[in-house]
Amino acid sequence: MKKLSIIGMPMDLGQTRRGVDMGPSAIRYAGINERLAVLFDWIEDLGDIAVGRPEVKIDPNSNLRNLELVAEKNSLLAEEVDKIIESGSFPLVLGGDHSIAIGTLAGVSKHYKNLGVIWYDAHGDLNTAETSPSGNIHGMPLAASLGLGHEKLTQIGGYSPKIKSENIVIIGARSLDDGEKDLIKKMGIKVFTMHEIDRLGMAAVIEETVQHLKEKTDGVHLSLDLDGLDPTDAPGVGTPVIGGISYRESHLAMEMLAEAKIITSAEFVEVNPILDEKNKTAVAAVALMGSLFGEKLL
Ligand SMILES: NC(=[NH2+])NCCC[C@H](N)C(=O)O
Ligand SMILES: [Mn+2]
Ligand SMILES: [Mn+2]
Repeated sequence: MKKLSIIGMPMDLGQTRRGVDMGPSAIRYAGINERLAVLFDWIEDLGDIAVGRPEVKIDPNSNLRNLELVAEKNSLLAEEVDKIIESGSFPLVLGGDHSIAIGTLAGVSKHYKNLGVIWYDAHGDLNTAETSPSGNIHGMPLAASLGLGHEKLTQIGGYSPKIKSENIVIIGARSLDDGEKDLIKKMGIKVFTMHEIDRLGMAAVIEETVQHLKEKTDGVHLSLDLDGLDPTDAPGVGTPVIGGISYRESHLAMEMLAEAKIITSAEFVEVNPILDEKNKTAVAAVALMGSLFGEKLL
């Protein structure tokens, strides 16, 4: 039986633009349940993780904004995601800023010896406290999952690392900090920047991605940051970068991933309805989920 469990993570503590905590509500309002129910035998919405409205603070010993809270709330998410997989259901996490990937991956990767990760994003999210220009933890989840950075972030779930550098594919990168570039080179992480997407076309990019991950991984997590898309198609994000992936290219990517049948968990993050135009970004997220889970026109 094909089962789907939706869980919201109304987190905005990994960055400074309020409103991204309303992402899960915006995505639900865009009709996620109706759209996905027909694609599964069984579907449940577990509601939101209790993040609350805690007071914002910067850790005095590092330049990490809201370190304690981000760590604590991500542990809760990790437990929930773990339980969903345990129950034989597909976990779909709704963000929230991208720091929530730390919790999602902590819950998912317990179940896979060789988890693959597709990081669909304008950014690398490979910073640590030392390299981060902002102190925002939403710029660090991929590094933390590789075991790099503050131990409060790397040790969520009680183990580290969650993933291996050779099992990562970044798609859509067009804004990387110097430390991130160094790390990508040092660790040999596979990246399809906008240059490669323009040159090869999205179809070839996904074919290569699937090829790269298929043999050596036993599951693949899709972490889709809506800012991977161009801001004209997804304006409701906190850190937009022009020159991004189009709505059409993104649909093709999701459809090809559905055909390849490799995705075993997913999250859609950084939807900020306060910055959006008539919920366009959440609507795009739901449409892309449809394609990811096998929706077809005919
Ligand atoms: N998930 C995101 N939108 N990340 C944006 C990160 C931006 C920048 N590289 C930073 O570390 O602050
Ligand atoms: Mn991003
Ligand atoms: Mn991101």
